[in-house]
Amino acid sequence: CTLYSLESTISQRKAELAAEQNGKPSWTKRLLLDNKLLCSKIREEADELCRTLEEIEDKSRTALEMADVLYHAMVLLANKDLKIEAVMQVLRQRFSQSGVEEKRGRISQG
Ligand SMILES: N=c1c2ncn([C@@H]3O[C@H](COP(=O)(O)OP(=O)(O)OP(=O)(O)O)[C@@H](O)[C@H]3O)c2ncn1[C@@H]1O[C@H](COP(=O)(O)O)[C@@H](O)[C@H]1O
Repeated sequence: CTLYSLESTISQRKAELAAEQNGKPSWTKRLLLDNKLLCSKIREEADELCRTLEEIEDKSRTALEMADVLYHAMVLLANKDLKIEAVMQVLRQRFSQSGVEEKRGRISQG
């Protein structure tokens, strides 16, 4: 699906960086080289996503901001050498459980 294609593009950019192939300018590469920039972008995009709700912006605006959040978060995953599949697996495991139960489980584990 789309997220897997995006993941593959991001990992290509990461491989280019490792191979020191200074190809064309790439936003992904900039983010991979600068954790501070990446984290500030993720926080900024999450805030913009929330604002589309708070300020009753257009649905299309919400979709756009969610895409920005997803993309930037996917770059963080690549940085941590994690596949989106691992995230999907966590979500799938939660299918059978309510969020309230899941939280209770975490709290009792301390
Ligand atoms: N999905 C994205 C994607 N979403 C957002 N961005 C970039 O993220 C940057 C920051 O976004 P902002 O919303 O903050 O935009 P801004 O230019 O600061 O403007 P404001 O909204 O702040 O006014 C912009 O340069 C966007 O182009 C993305 N850059 C890349 N991708 C994907 O990654 C692939 C590889 O991109 P490169 O690494 O650049 O080759 C692309 O083909 C896309 O599939």
